[in-house]
Amino acid sequence: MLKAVILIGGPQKGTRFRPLSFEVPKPLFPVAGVPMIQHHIEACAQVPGMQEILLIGFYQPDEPLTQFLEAAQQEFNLPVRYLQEFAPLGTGGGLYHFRDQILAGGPEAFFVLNADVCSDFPLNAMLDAHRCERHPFLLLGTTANRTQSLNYGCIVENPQTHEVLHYVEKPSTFISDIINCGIYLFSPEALKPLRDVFQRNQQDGQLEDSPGLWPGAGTIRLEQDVFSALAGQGQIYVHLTDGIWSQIKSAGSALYASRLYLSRYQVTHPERLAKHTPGGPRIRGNVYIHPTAKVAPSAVLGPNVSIGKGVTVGEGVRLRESIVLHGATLQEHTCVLHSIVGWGSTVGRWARVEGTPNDPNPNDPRARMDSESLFKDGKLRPAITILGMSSWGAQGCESSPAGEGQWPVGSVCSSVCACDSSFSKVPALVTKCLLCARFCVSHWGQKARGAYGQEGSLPAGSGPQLPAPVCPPMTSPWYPLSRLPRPDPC
Ligand SMILES: Nc1nc2c(ncn2[C@@H]2O[C@H](COP(=O)(O)OP(=O)(O)O[C@H]3O[C@H](CO)[C@@H](O)[C@H](O)[C@@H]3O)[C@@H](O)[C@H]2O)c(=O)[nH]1
Repeated sequence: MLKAVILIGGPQKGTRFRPLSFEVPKPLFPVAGVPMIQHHIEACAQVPGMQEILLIGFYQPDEPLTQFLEAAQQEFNLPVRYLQEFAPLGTGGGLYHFRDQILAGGPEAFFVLNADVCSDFPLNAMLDAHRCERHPFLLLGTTANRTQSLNYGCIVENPQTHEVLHYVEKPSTFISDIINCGIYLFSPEALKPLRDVFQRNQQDGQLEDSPGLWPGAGTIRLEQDVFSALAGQGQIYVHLTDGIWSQIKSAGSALYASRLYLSRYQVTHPERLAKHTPGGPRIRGNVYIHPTAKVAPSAVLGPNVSIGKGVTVGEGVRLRESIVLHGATLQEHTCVLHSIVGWGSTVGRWARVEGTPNDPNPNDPRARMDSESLFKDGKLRPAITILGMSSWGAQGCESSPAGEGQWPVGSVCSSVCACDSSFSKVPALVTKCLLCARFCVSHWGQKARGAYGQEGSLPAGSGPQLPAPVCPPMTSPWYPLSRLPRPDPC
């Protein structure tokens, strides 16, 4: 009998995932049409002997999470339960705290999966490897290039036995190009070292004269406190994979993960991929369309597009490399590329929303997705465009275009903010900026630029003058003032 634990973290984690984590907990963000952790649950449910799946985190159990758990239990016919930590206990503290629940029923082993990874989850292969030797800890490893390896747990293995000889979490200099995927198989004995760390921490805390109450009581860092400490003692082994794997730390990496999962659907879930049908929209490559979405027949979608529940896609819309979330509306002839359109947003007719692809270097087989923060040294990095959830857009916008190829003042309504890289490309009425979490009203591009010469957009130079921007005072301390258009409207 087997179990699985998914570490879902909690609300104060996932800051790189803003603004998308404002509306749903990050583990429920839809990737390739289904919540991020549904991919984990599907993989676990396919392992023979899987008895129960436990989600451990420090989110308050809210409605979306409860609904998700109920739906997952029904779909997979397995108990899927949420165990809430009383405080963030780190990657190992929850495993120790809920050890009785994990070990109830006497599982021979249990998988532990980080929620924020995308993978083909080679769980059966890991199980086979585990059953040969029954070592306490088996880690899934893959390779990264030298620079990017520093962002992960790095593993030095014995190439003959695959024993982990040395483990360093996010080292400052190069250690190894084998990285920890955040996917593990532990035997029940793995909880003993966790107990040792827990007891040591308690003693240290008591020495600090604050018994049981100091911040960090119960916290265990699986990587540093256990893997680093036990490496080289014959207890930790690595199983290498060259299958798909990526972290999902930022919105850009969610788009990349969506692409990986969509391509995997060809094997695992062909029924989830949209097919080209007579009278239906044109489909290019891998596309997911929720059954409740309405897509006009003249729209062209793909590759790598995922359309959420209740989305409306108008005539002549072009969508590529994008995720359109629940309830959004793309009006006629909109062009959306390398972007995530937030819940309930409305993108006005003929608008062009284009982000900058920042995929791993295709010429480097070891390259991984960079998930660094959006700003560095006060400058915006190239990134996909995100239209945050729009409360105005959800109610519809007041666009009244005078005709194809015209941009009358007020014709474009979307939820692009000035702090988004697409500001200079899209003349837009800002409704709510979820990057700086505030409302901006009538924040227009200074001028519709002549950059609309491609698919479904205006001919170069045909944009009209738009009103000067008006914006409430900037309050966010980290708002990159250097990014504001000139003359500075704010
Ligand atoms: N339950 C719970 N989960 C947590 C907590 N803190 C983090 N997590 C969850 O644990 C996972 C790892 O989160 P991070 O602590 O942010 O680590 P990381 O930067 O993602 O690095 C980890 O994953 C990499 C692979 O993606 C590894 O390479 C690295 O070694 C490490 O394990 C995520 O799924 C996160 O939600 C906590 O206090 N409680």
